[in-house]
Amino acid sequence: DYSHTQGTRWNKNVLTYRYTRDLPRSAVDSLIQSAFNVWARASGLTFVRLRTNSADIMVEFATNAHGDFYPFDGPRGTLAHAFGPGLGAGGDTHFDDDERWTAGEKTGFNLFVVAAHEFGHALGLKHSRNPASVMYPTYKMSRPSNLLSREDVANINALYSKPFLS
Ligand SMILES: CC(C)C[C@H](CC(=O)NO)C(=O)N[C@H]1Cc2cn(c3ccccc23)CCCCCCNC1=O
Ligand SMILES: [Ca+2]
Ligand SMILES: [Zn+2]
Ligand SMILES: [Zn+2]
Repeated sequence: DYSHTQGTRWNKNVLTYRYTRDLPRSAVDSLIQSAFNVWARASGLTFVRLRTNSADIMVEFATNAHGDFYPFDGPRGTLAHAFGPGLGAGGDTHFDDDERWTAGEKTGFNLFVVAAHEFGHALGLKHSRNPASVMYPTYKMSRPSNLLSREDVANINALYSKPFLS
């Protein structure tokens, strides 16, 4: 949660995202897309994936020191981080590639669940002390169906419910 370096919300309703390193795994694509869809449904925002040029939300898998002031820490520990809304690094979301990312629920960490947490930050949400919230600071596997708590929906609505009169 590095939103102290950015503003509080995006001033537009269509945000773009792209991977800085195209991963062969089509599963990664659909898990990332599903995580964006969770927030799109709750916020009214639209997410468009770019394959060239820079996007609002650059999605990157990296290990250890990777060009920002928040180096990753190898397997386990910190799983990912994201910057709050804004220009440049704003919105950028990094996943620790030393983790075992999975689409399932058994071994490793579920990329969909982690991405949903990180994209919450990318949209301007902070951590929640409520263990039922997707913004709770520690990982727990949860069903895609009830990923967002009522608090999460209320918080994202408070930021984006009315289309921005740009
Ligand atoms: C919410 C999540 C998707 C993103 C957060 C980071 C975050 O808030 N990003 O926006 C995260 O990685 N939390 C750690 C917090 C954490 C738990 N432990 C740690 C041991 C060392 C360092 C950190 C941790 C105890 C051992 C378990 C380690 C594996 C799971 N790690 C976590 O749950
Ligand atoms: Ca780690
Ligand atoms: Zn977080
Ligand atoms: Zn980073």
